[in-house]
Formats: sequence, structure tokens, C-alpha cells
Amino acid sequence: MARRMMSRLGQWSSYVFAVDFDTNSDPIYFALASKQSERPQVFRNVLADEKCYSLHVQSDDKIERAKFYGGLKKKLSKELPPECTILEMSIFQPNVKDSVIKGYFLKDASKSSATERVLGELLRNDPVYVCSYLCGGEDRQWSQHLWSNTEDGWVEVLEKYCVVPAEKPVHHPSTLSIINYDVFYSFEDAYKVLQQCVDIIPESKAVLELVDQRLESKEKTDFPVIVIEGLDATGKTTLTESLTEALGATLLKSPPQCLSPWRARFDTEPPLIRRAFYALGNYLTAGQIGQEARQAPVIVDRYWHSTAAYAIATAVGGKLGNLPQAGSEVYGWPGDLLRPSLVLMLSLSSQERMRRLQVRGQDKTMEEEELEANHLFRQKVEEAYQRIEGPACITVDASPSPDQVLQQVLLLIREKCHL
Ligand SMILES: Nc1ncnc2c1ncn2[C@@H]1O[C@H](COP(=O)(O)OP(=O)(O)OP(=O)(O)O)[C@@H](O)[C@H]1O
Ligand SMILES: Nc1ccn([C@@H]2O[C@H](COP(=O)(O)O)[C@@H](O)[C@H]2O)c(=O)n1
Repeated sequence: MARRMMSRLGQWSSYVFAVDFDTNSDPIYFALASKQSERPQVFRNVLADEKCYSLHVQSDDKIERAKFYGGLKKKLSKELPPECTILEMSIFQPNVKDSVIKGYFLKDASKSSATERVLGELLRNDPVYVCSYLCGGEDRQWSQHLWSNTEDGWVEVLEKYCVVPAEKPVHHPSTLSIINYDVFYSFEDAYKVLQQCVDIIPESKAVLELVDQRLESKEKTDFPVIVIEGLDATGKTTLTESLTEALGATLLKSPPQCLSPWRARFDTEPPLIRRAFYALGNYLTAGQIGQEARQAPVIVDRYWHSTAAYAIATAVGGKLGNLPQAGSEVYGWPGDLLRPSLVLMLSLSSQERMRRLQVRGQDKTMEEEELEANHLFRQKVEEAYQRIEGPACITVDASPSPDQVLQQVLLLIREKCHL
């Protein structure tokens, strides 16, 4: 296993390592070299005398990688000593899509050998490779030592590399693997992921059978299709119901009702699988839209913007500025997904949204917990919503009363859709 990794790191000169020591600042970027660099020390100010390690998931099967990585942090948190800090880490080739290898960097302030024991077990049993980082010599330089397990189960240390500074890349590494890992831009790409999950997630078969029976959606619809978007508790359900009545429209939602039996199951899966599920939900809804928009206007509660915005905001680590720039291909609309006539995004102050959440009193999903706890995540979702094109969303102030919001939206629809 480690030998295979060596072949991968054998090209280490083209790889950069990124460690997120603080989500509010840039990662520490470093590379590996056969000899020390005269440039400033890499880990100065972030490491003292802790023992440091890294582990990365390595498998040619992206489902296996996603599944194992999805459970790895929980496993490490459970088995490592509490004094061991777990930091996000990635190895990547700058500007090379799909080159990211995700993993963790461990700062171990414990005095025990528990961490090495846990890492040795992982190396022997799982698709990972493990390295340790040592600081030595008069010049206090850091070096990376690759582990390999031997036939009799011991861990030996293979060649070492010098840790040297690397330039900050143009794009944050987390943006290099969004396409077809966090967001799917074609039916086929999403479908393939669930096909590969049939053996490990039996529910995938039932979802695929439903998707195989989906209605074909036309590019153009006879009646307008209006999508209502927004964070949780902004008033989408309230507005879509009143809009449906006011316009004599048909109300649909994504994911569609027929996927409800499996939604909670796929919500527990890593992004690769979960987002493929929601992407297929949009295609199912698109088929229903195409059929219903022959007879009447259609109102849709969440659609592509929700799927892409939450996935991008979840995938992109660190600062708000790490989001791909507006105009990036990640904000594009799938070429094979029905485009609505109008997308309205309900906007609300955090305070009012939290009030409405509390008044509603429903259980919060993990994502709602994250939105509530993590201001940075909420900013990324809202910013990603605004950058999605094809069509872009129009922001609507959702703070007035339900009826005032309804009247405001009816005016917009009449203006934009000539209804
Ligand atoms: N314009 C409004 N003014 C005050 N309260 C509102 C308004 N619209 C909705 N609410 C209330 O806010 C709460 C959330 O509304 P609603 O369920 O429609 O939001 P939502 O966006 O569909 O939420 P979620 O996406 O989490 O399902 C409900 O208690 C609802 O009665
Ligand atoms: N088209 C969609 C709709 C939803 N999602 C994901 O589900 C989350 C919660 O949706 P609720 O309607 O239950 O609030 C949402 O935050 C998205 O992560 C999606 O991806 N695509």
C-alpha cells in the first residue's frame, strides 16, 4: 500500500500539502524536497514541540474514498487521545482538478504512544497512508517520514523528505474537487454514483428504479415555472402555498415526495453520495414540472440553487473568499436540467430567521444546526446562491408579513413572467 503511495508521492515535486490550522486564515502550504530550503520555516508559529502526523485516504475507487473519509474523523475523534488535535489537510496539484487527496494532520500534545498505535492499526487495515513529521537539527527544520507496515505487523519508516514552504495557490484546494464530487452537472454523472452504491447502500436500487421511470422534461414549458429558494425558515413553504392558490398553479418541490422514504438515509452519507441523491431529485422534479406546466403555472419549493449552493458552501473550506469567483463553471446550470422561468430567493435577517425557526418549533436538521452555529457557513451558502447562473436568483425581502411578501412576489411574477 505504501509502495503504491510512494509511486503517487514519487511525483511529490508537483504536489502541495495544505493544512488548515485556523479556518479564519489561509492554510499553511508546504511541499516536499530532497534538501532543505533557505526560505522561512514552514511551521513557525503554529507548531511547538508536538508530535505531528498526517494520514490520507488513498483508493482508486472514489466511492470507497468518500465512504472511508466520511467516517474517518469520527473514528479518529473516538480513538485518539483528547490532547491530539485533528486538522483538515489535503494534498493536491495546484490548478489540477480532481487531484485533491483529502486527509488529516494531527498535532499530538499527548505524552502517550496511543496515537502511533491508532495510526499503525489504520495503516494495517484501511486504505490510508500515514506520515510523521519530525523537527530536528540545529536549524530546527521539519521533515516528513512515510510509514509502511511490514509483514510481521511493525511500522517502519521509509525515506524522509524535507518540508519546505510552498506558494499560496491561486485556488483554495477545496475548490478543485467540487465538480462530480460535491455538485453534479449532468444526470448521468449523478446516476453513475448511485449505481456504484447499490452494493453498499441497498436503498440506491429503489431510488434508481424511480429515477428510471422519471418523466422526460421539455426545454420550454407552456406555462411559467417559478422556483422559491432560501435558507431554512425564510418562509418558502408559507409563500409557495399562498402563491399556488393565488395563481391557480401546481405546487411541486425538490426533492419530490416520492423520494421521501429514502431522504433521511442519504442525508447520513458523505457529500459525494448525498449530493448525487439530491441531484437526481431535481431531475425527477424536472419531469413533473414539464408535465404540470402544460396545464398551469408551476411553483417549486427548492430546486437546483439549493442543491448547488449548499454543496459548494459545504465543500469550500476556510474563509468566505475561498469560494470560487463569480462566473466560475461551478455556478453553471446543468445542460440537461430544465431551467425555470424565474428563481426568487427569500432573504431574511439571521435574527428574524432564528425567531421563525423557534416559533415553528420543528426539529432542526444537522444542516440547520450548522447554519445556526456557523455564521461563515451561512455566508457561504448565501453567497453561492447569488453566484449561481442560468437563471440567477432574484432576492426578495421576506421580512414583511406573509401577505405583504405574497403581494410583492405576485408583482415580480407579473412583471417577469407576464402572468
Ligand atoms: N412573512 C412571514 N412573517 C412572519 N412569519 C413567517 C412568514 N413566513 C413564514 N413565517 C413563519 O416562519 C416559520 C417558517 O416558515 P416556513 O416553514 O414557510 O419556512 P421554510 O423556508 O419553508 O422553512 P424550511 O425550509 O425549513 O422548511 C413558520 O412558523 C411560518 O409560519
Ligand atoms: N433541491 C434540493 C433541496 C434540498 N437540498 C438539501 O436539503 C437541505 C434541507 O432541505 P429542506 O427543504 O428540508 O430545508 C438543504 O439545505 C440542502 O442541503 C438539496 O441539496 N437540493
